[in-house]
Amino acid sequence: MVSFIPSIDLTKYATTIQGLTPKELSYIGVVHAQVETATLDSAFAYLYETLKLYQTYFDVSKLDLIDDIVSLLDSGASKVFVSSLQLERLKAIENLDFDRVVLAISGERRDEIIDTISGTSVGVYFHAVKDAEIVEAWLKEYGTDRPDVYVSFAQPSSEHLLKVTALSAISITPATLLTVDTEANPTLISVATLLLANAKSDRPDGLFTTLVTDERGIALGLVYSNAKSVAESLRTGRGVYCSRKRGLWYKGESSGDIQELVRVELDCDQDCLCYVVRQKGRGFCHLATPTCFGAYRGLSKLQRTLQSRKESAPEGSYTSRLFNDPELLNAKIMEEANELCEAKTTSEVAFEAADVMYFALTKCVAAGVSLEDVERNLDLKSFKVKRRKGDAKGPWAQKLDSQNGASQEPEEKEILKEAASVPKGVHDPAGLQNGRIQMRRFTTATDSLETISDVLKRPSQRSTEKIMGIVKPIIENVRTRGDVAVLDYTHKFEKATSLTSPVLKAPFPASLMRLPPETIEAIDISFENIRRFHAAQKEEKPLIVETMPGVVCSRFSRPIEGVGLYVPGGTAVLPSTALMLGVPAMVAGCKRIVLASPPRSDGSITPEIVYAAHKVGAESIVLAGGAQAVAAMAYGTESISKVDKILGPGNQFVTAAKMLVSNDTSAGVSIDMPAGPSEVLVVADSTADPSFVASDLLSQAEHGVDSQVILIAVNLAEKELQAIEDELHTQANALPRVDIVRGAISHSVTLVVKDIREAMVMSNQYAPEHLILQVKDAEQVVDLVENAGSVFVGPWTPESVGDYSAGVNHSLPTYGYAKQYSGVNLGSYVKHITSANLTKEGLQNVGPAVMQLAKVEELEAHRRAVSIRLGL
Ligand SMILES: NC(=O)c1ccc[n+]([C@@H]2O[C@H](COP(=O)([O-])OP(=O)(O)OC[C@H]3O[C@@H](n4cnc5c(N)ncnc54)[C@H](O)[C@@H]3O)[C@@H](O)[C@H]2O)c1
Ligand SMILES: N[C@H](CO)Cc1c[nH]c[nH+]1
Ligand SMILES: [Zn+2]
Repeated sequence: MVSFIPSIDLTKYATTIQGLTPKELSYIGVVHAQVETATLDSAFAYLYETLKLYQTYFDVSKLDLIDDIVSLLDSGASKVFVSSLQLERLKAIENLDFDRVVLAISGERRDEIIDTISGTSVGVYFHAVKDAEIVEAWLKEYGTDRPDVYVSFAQPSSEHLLKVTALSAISITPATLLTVDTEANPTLISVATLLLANAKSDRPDGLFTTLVTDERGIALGLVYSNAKSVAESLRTGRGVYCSRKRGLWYKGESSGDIQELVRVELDCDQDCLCYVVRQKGRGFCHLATPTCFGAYRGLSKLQRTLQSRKESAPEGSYTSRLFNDPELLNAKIMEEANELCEAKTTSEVAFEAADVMYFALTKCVAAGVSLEDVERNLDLKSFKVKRRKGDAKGPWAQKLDSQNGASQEPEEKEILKEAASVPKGVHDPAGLQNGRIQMRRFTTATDSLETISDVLKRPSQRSTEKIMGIVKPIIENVRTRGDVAVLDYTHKFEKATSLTSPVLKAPFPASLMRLPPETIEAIDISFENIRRFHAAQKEEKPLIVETMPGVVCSRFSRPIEGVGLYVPGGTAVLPSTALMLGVPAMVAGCKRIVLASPPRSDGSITPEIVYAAHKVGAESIVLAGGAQAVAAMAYGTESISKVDKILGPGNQFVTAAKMLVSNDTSAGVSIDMPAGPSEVLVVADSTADPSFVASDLLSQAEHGVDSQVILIAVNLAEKELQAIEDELHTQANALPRVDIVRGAISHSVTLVVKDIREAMVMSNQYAPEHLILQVKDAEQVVDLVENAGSVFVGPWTPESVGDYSAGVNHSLPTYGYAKQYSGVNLGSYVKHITSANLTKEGLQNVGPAVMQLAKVEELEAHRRAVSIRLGL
């Protein structure tokens, strides 16, 4: 427990001309420093050099980038002192331990404190305070049960420092004003006095019970101290205590078993000291054992033995062989690690783990690394904010193949778990049957209709209520707080913490769409095919019908003025979706095209999407995803322009947000359709090539764990079914997204039917997003299609041509909505207006019917609008 922290100037600490030297600072174990952009490099260097010595508290309130603050924390800074704006930004960062954050606030603005930090473990730092009374008043007002309170004074004095220490606040004082040798520096403040300012002995003789430990925290013995011995210890950098019989006691003075001082600490209630020391000679105890409780045990003992063997190992001893033969040592580490992996019982695990540790420590000692170094590394790793996924790598990753879903992200795992609970048949939830990636098989001839309709259900989605509960506040926040809220969510969900504007406006700089020529060519080809197919959907002239002589009705279309196009970017970046949504908007003549897509963690948008946006003439790209992007386009913000219709697929958060904003009449926005997790249904007969069929199923299975793929096998024999299953297993295992595929396959099925008619009844009932016909006379089978988003006909039409380049649209209804919705097409971007145009003769012809119906409805003004004209 510290009561004061020396503060250093990062650019000068090593050359301090007065005050504490770096070594003396290390006895206190904590250092504070102000970091500015200009001293950022020094801060990292300082951390690197001093990690072994002290905890470092950095005042970063003047830094511009949140990323720099996170990097400092990641590099081992113990705490950061931040501004309230920075604190708000840091709240978006996952895994951040707020015990490591302190809000820096000037004394006058203390009223803001409670609001900003309530409900958090964030500490408070009053800087440049004039006198201790301000702190006292604040503590009285808000109570003393807050986490740490830090104070620095505009003009620090011994009196001020002792006063805040008495208030249990921690003072931050320039190291140049402190000394461990008051005799030599009478004008400076004594470290020993500050250290013991709040200490109170619980002994009648006034001495402090003092625990002495090594750097690993192993107790060496118990002694006593007083103010003088502490001051002497700090001055000499040695273990100096107060013997109850002999007074001041310089440990090892006569025996030579001296101690180097590492750190002095007080316990939680400040009545006991702890000295961390490096013991020299035979040991701490007068009996010449390392500790007063006997010899070292366990890892410490092993380390001592190995260190002494390294210095003088008996010729021919095994340890000496290990030190001299690094390859043997490496082989032993691997052998023992393998045995540990295979150990099952508790005693086997303990036995094998001990072997691993023995060889690992031998390697450390050989390399001059101590257990203390290893433990410091462990502590440092626990500081990491940006955690690695922790997946196995290289050959170890392949070993994980049999442990399905092991590398799945938590969210995918959750979906997988839910998905696993849906279908009833006997199957492995991870998409495996007998260790193979394989869909479950059902047959209409033997399985009941109930079973079949059950297994054809889409994977369960998280409850709409739960999703709505998450999405509603996001929409409300964006509606009321605009850009700030959009940015907050982008920092949170996309981790794009450096992003400062939520929108990228056209013209887009060429530097943001630099692409290899082959990608440009592919985009250009796809663009042109999509453009052609959608341009052909244009209604060239208005529809005109003369319903009665002189009564002419017509219908014409006009583009929707502003459209917002959502391009998903969660599990995969989909520039093709930017084309599928943007090209028809351009062809329809929409005046304002706004694209939205989640940015990458560095705040940028994938250049393919920027290029697509440029090609379709988009006015801007909203750098946000999920519900926040939808809300921003529906209501508009300071920098994002409001649109009239939102189109595009997305996950459940996106779909829920689209539904919510379209139901809000004040938003005045419509949407295209519910387009969720991708799906495909393949109808295959014995003419189909098993490898083609498997590849089509997998192409949609790889979209996400919540995708579903269905094979309707038309009268296939066991051998033919197996050929497809073999292909699916082999091809799936070769895919980079095999983990996702496993998830999707776990709720995917093969349904064996007797003929093509039955196949199409099943397919129409399922209403797939994509329907692939790999059957004889496929073109004629199209006549039997009643419900589907898009159909792919014959062996040479993989679904992926529709996803990218054929010209058809890939933004299609899923979840069975193909029964009532069309996929995105030119009509999605226009509205139809009708008009009526009558001559006098026409009114004479139709007028009587109008007047009679108005009379029936008792709407006299309606009737008169006709009678006045006709003079009746
Ligand atoms: N039907 C179609 O035409 C079609 C076309 C392309 C893609 N898709 C589907 O679109 C979907 C795209 O989903 P995606 O996740 O990859 O990308 P996405 O862009 O739809 O979703 C990512 C966003 O979800 C939000 N989000 C994530 N977790 C959240 C949480 N816990 N709380 C609140 N918001 C959260 C974040 O804002 C993030 O930006 C896939 O299912 C894919 O199959 C469908
Ligand atoms: N198959 C998806 C629609 O369900 C679209 C897509 C984009 N990229 C690849 N595929
Ligand atoms: Zn696809």
